[in-house]
Formats: sequence, structure tokens, C-alpha cells
Amino acid sequence: QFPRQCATVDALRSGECCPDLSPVFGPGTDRCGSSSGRGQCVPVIADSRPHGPQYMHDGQDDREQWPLRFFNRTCSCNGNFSGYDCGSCRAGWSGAACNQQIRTVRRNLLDLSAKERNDFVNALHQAKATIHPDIVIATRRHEEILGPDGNTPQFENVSIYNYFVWSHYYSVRKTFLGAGQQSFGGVDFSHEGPAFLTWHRYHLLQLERDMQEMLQDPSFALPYWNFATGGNTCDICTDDLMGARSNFDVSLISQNSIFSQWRVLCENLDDYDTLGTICNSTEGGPIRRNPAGNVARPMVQRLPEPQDVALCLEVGLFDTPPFYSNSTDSFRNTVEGYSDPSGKYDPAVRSLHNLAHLFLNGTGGQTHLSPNDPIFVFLHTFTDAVFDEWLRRHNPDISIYPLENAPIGHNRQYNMVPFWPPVTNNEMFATAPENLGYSYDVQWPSRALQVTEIITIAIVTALILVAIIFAGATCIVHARKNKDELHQPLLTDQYERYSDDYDSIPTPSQSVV
Ligand SMILES: O=C1C=c2cc(C(=O)O)[nH]c2=CC1=O
Repeated sequence: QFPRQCATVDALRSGECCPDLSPVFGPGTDRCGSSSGRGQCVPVIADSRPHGPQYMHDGQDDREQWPLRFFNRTCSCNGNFSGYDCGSCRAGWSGAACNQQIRTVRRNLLDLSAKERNDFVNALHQAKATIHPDIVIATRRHEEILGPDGNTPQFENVSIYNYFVWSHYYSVRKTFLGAGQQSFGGVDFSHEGPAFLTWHRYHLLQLERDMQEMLQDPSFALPYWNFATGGNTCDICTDDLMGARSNFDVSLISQNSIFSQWRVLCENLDDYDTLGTICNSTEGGPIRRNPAGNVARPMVQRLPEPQDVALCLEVGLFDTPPFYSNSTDSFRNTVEGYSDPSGKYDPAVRSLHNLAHLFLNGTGGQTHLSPNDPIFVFLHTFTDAVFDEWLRRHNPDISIYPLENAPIGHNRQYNMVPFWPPVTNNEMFATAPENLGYSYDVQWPSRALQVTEIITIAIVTALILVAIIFAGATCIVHARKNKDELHQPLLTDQYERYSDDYDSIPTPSQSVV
């Protein structure tokens, strides 16, 4: 969440987090890379527009108006420069001057070669074991952040992958309302609202960026898992990818997979919620996963169908009031999985993203823990691919993203919790290839016709056939009539001539005797 340089008593007391980039002339001489024109230290802008009625404990949570409870000054970087000290580049740019455009391609995990699979799994494992070079995590709420003596900042180192896990936990944690009081769970800064898609997009970008730096490979891209197979097996749960099932315990990962050695973060929810502490970097038990194994909920024993993706891409509105998990005809609520795939809200439904989580039935199915299972990364890159395809097809104006009255954390200009430097939902609401430097290599399913559509098409086709037959018959009748009319003058002539002749024949009375 915060740069190591800012996890100090001085920085926390001053509220300023503007680290030096390369302070050759002493501390404070190159804040935000100002000496090379990369950026400057500015006041933080935090969203103060009203949020929705779901949260009613204003004043009691450090995540309100993020990140003002901790810092009110930050670096603002110029041009393509980016990062907490303006020492890195905006997504999609690289090079010392951040003027080289890059475009990475996120591919289907199943399309990776044996070597690519091996390299990728090793890279993830390296991220699990490598201390994040820049970021440390808070282990106490702001009230206790300087420690019992007021002089010991309560921050810890965390690995690159565990930071990914921790940031998700921090965004969904309950609001602590005081010792002996029940913590408030009706708050979620990354789910059940319009920021679901923008938040998870940035979450992935941050992991991808951290891994690119760790590997010194700007072309490194996270693959995706196309979970919409309609099947009841996890096709990426093989030992060369996410790990097969253990032969000894149905809910563990096979020992042939490196992921069987991973240990999870943020398990002790009850402690955090009753003591008012925050998950730290201490790891606990193994990843649990039992795909399709939830016998108590048959509905989550199958993955979403390809058709579900095709249908949800047709939902035209990004989100609808109340911008929550009961929104209907909302693309966001549909792909998140609280509506049926055509967009109709139904409290009994779990579809798409939610269904894929619940299908995993273990660590990956519990919101405070789910990123501990690396499948989370690929489940979410696919969800992000659907979001990007929706943006491409519908080309929405940003004005459709609610500015206010969305659940707390979800307004358009809200800084996403707990990312640093501050980044708004707004900034992630744009097509990825053009604005963020990555694209997806996906074949989208075309939508199968529904029964009502087949009936409508049959009726219209029948009507058209009847019309054609009727028109044909009318033509024939007209043609015959025309033909008759063509012949008629001759007959008339004849008749007239005949009549003339007839007229000219003297009647008996006229006969000259
Ligand atoms: O990790 C997650 C787990 C989830 C479970 C549901 C549900 O619908 O019950 N939703 C989830 C979202 C997650 O991110």
C-alpha cells in the first residue's frame, strides 16, 4: 500500500508521501523526480461525493476518502511518467524517458507451450518468495499505526504475490467499530458495485507490472483462464499449470505442483474483526481447492457456459441504480455474477465470475482469501477480458459510470483502496489496447438463438413466404389479365368489324323485296 520511504514517523506525521527519486544534492532535493521534470508533490484529491446508503458508519473506517486518513500529499507525475516517486512509466510505456510504446498480449493459459507453462509457474513462485522492493503493508488501523509508544510505525515487508493477496483482503475487510462491538461487514471497496471491474483491472496491472520488474522483462504478460467451458472439471488444474488434485486429500493440491507448498495469508478473520487488527504477512495453512466438490450446492458444481459470456456482452448498460449487487440489467452485476447471464437480477443466481470462484470450493471461493489460490489471477484476467470486449463493443461514454451514490469506494472519482499512488476508478474505464498497453487473444463465442427468437424468425420467414406466394399469384393473375387485355382489342376489332358487317347486313324488313 505505501512506499517504504513513507512508512516513517515523519512522513506519517506530516501527511506527505513524496519520495526523492535520485537525491544527488541531499534529502528532499528530488521529490517526485522534480529535478528532471518527471513530477511534483501535490495535494491528494479524494472523492467527497455522497456514497450509497449501504454504509452508514462515516468517520469510522480508514478507507473513507482514501488515502486522506494517512497522507494528504502525493507525487503527481508528468506525461508518461508514473509511480510513487515518478520513477516508472505509465502502463503501456517503457524506456528511460517513458517514450517507447509497448503492447503486451494476454493469452489463454492452455495455449502456452510446455516451456512457457514452466517459465510462468516459476515466475509466480518467484513472486511469492520475493520481498516487494518498494511497498510495505500496514498491520494496524490508522489509530494505532505509530505503535504503542507512538514512535514505531506498524508496517511490514510483504512478498510481491502476498501484496496482491493482502490488497484484496484490505479492500474487503469489515469496518472495525470498537472493542466488543460487532464489525460491520456491509462494506466492500472492490465488489458489489461499479468498481468491481476497474478495481480488479488495476489489481492485475499492478501484479503484472511488479512481475515485469522482478523478471526484468517488459513483455511479460499474465495469461487468462477461459472458465466459461460449461464443464464440471478444472481444465487448468494440472501439475504443469495450477496443480492437479492431491491423491491423498481431495481438497489439497498434488505434491507434484509447486503450489502445494504455498501457504496462505489473511486466514485469521475472527482475530482481525474482534481485535481490530489487520492481516499481516504471516502465512498459515495450505491452499484448499476442491473443484466441483460442493455437494451441498449443486448449482456451483458446474462452470459457466460459453453462451453466458455471449449473453452478458449484450447487456447494454454498464451499471444501473442502486449500483449494487441487486442491480438489474447491469453489465457489471452480470459479469460479476449476481444476475443471470442476460442481465436479470435474481438473488438465487450465481453466474460468471462468482460462479467460477464458488466452483473452486476452497481458498479461491472465500473473498478475504481468494487471491491466495493463483487461479484467482487467471479467473480475473478472463473477467477483465470480458470487460474489455464490452468496452470495445459498446464504446460507452465515461458519463455512464456513476459519479455519486454508488456504494462507498465505487464512485467514479474514488481513489481505489488501498493502492498507492492514488488512482481513480475513472482511469481504468477505457479500452486496454489503446490506453493501458495490453490486449487479449480471445475468440468470443457467438450467441446461440433463444427459443423465442427461433419462433419469431420462423413466423417472420413464414410471413415472408406467404407474401412471396401471394405476390407471385397476384403477378400471374395480372399477367393473365394483361394477356387477355392484349388480345381484347383484336377481338373488339373483330367484333366491331363483325358488328359493322352485321350492321351492314340489311334486316329482313330492310330487304328490298
Ligand atoms: O473471492 C471471491 C469469492 C466469492 C464468492 C462469491 C459469492 O457469490 O458467493 N463471490 C465472490 C467473489 C470473490 O471475489
